[in-house]
Amino acid sequence: MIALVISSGTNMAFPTIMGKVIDRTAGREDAGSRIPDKVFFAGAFGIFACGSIASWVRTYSIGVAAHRIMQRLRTKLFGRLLEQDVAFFDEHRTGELVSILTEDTEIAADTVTGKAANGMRSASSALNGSIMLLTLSPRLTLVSIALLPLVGVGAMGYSRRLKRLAARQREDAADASTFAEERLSQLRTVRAFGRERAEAQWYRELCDGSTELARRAASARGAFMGGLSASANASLVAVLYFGGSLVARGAMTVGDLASFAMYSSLVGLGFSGLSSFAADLSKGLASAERVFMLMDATPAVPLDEGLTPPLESVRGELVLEGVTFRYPSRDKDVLCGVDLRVPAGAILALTGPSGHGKSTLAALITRLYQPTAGRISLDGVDTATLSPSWLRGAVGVVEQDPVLFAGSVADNIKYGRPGASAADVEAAARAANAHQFILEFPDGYNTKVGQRGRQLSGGQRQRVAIARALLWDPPLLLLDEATSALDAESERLVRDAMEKLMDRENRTLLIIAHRQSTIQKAHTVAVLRDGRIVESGSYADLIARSGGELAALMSGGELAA
Ligand SMILES: Nc1ncnc2c1ncn2[C@@H]1O[C@H](COP(=O)(O)OP(=O)(O)OP(=O)(O)O)[C@@H](O)[C@H]1O
Repeated sequence: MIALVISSGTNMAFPTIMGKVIDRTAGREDAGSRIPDKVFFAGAFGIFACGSIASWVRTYSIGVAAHRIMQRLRTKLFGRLLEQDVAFFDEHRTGELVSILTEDTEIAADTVTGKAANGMRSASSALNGSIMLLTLSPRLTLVSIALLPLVGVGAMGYSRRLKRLAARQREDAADASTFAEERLSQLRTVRAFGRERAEAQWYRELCDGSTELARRAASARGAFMGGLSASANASLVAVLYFGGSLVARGAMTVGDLASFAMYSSLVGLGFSGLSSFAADLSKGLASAERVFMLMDATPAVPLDEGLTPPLESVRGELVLEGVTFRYPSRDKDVLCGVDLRVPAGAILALTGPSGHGKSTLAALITRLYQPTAGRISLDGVDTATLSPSWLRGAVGVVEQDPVLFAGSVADNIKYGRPGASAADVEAAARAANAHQFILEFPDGYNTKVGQRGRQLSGGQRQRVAIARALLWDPPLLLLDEATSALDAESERLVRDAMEKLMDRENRTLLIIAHRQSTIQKAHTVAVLRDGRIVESGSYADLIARSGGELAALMSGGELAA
C-alpha cells in the first residue's frame, strides 16, 4: 500500500513537472523564484526514480500476496471439501468443484490484490487528477468533465452485462470441464466403443456455447472501450480549444495548459480504470461467492464430533434395528426396516439380487449416509453418537471395485497407516496373496500403480485393497465381494485371500457376497431383497428350505460358484 501511494504520487507529479519544463524552456517562469536547472532536473529525476522503485515493490508485493492468498484459499477449500458428506458429492459435479478450487480461487485472490490495487490507482488518478484540474483552472475543468455522466451510464450498463455473461460462461465452462474430466479418466470405455470422434465433437459443441458468450462479452467490451476513447478524445479537443483561447488571452501559460491536458488524460484513464475495476470486481465477487459457499458448507455429519471409545475395547458386535433409508436424490426407500445382528467375531454373508441395497447398507454402517429411520449400533452403542472418524477407524472397508491412488504399491497398502513398517506391509501383502505378484514387478513394492491403480490388473488391485484393509486391521470389516469377471487363476488367488481373512479370529466380517463359496463359509447368511431382509440363517438351513430365497438365487444363477 505504501509503495502504491508513492508510485501513484509520483505519477501525479509528472504532468506538473512537464508543465514546468515547458514554461522553463519557453522562458515563462518567473526568474526571481526560479530554481537552478541542475537542482530542478536532479529533483525531477529523483522523483521518477522513487516512482519506479515504488512501482517495482508494489508489483512484487502484490504478485506474491496474490499467490499466497490463492494458495491459502485452495488448501483451505480442499480440506473443507474432503470433510463434506458423501451425499454432497452426489449433488455436485467434480468438474464444477475442481474449477471452483482452481479458477475461482485464483480470480478471487487476484481481485483482492492486483485488481484492487489497479482500482485504487485508478481512483487516486481520478480523484487527485480532478483536484489538480480544479487547481489549474475550474472553468476548463467543467469543459473536460462534461461527458463524464454519459461515460458513467455506459460503464454501469457494461458492468451489468459483463456480470450476466460471465456467470453463464462459468456454467458452460464447468459443463465442459466435467465432461472432459469424465471422458479422459474413462478413456478405455470411450475407446472400446470407438467414440473418440463423437466425444470430441460433443466437447466442441459444449465449448462453442462459451465461444458465443465470449463473443458477446468481447463485443460489449469493444463498444464500451470505443465509446470511452471517443469521449476522451472529444473532451481533449474541447480542452485544447477552450484552453488555447485562455492562453491567447494570457489567462493561462502554455505549460499549465499542457499540464491540464495531461491531467485530464490521467483523469480519463482513472475513470476508465475504475469502470474496468467495477467489472472485475463483480466477476471477482461472483467467484468469491462460489468459493465461500463451499467453504461455509457444513457437513451433516462432522468428522470428529462424538464418542471415541478406546479402539482395543471394540468387540465388533453389529446390530441394525429397523434401518430405513432413501437417497436424497430419489423418491423411493432403498432400505425398509432392516433388522440384522452380527455377533462379535462372526462372519455374516449378505446376499441378494443386484441393486437391492446391499452396498447401501454397508455405506450406512460407516455413516457415509444417515439412515432415515432406525438405529445401527456397534457393541451396543448407537453409531450416530460415535465420532465418524473413530467409527471408520474401527470399521474397515474393501470395496467392490477398489480404487488405488497414483503412487507405489507400498504407499497404497500403507494408505490407512502411513507409519507402518516395511515388514508389516509385506506381511499384509502375503496374507492377501499379493506378495508374489508384487515381487515380480521390476521395482517390487516401489512399483508405481498409475492413476487409480490402472497399471494393475483387476485381480491385483483387489488383492492390494485386501492387503490395505488387513494392515488397517479393524475389529469389524465390511467386504464387498467383487462381481467383476477375473480369470480363473486371479479369482482363485482373490478367493484364497478372502478365505484367509475369514479364517482370522477376533474380527467380525460382513461380506456382501456374490459367490456360493463365500456364502458357504459364513456363519450366517442373510438375503436382502427390495430393501428387506427376507431370509436369514445358516447356509445349510437356508439351502434346505424348499421355496427359499437363497435356493432361488442359486438356482436362478445369480450367484457364481
Ligand atoms: N448415490 C446414489 N444416489 C442415488 N441412488 C443410488 C445411489 N447409489 C445407489 N443408488 C440406488 O440404490 C439402489 C441400491 O443400490 P446398491 O448399490 O446398494 O445395490 P446392491 O444391492 O449393492 O447392488 P450390487 O449387488 O449390484 O452391487 C439402486 O437402485 C441404486 O440405483
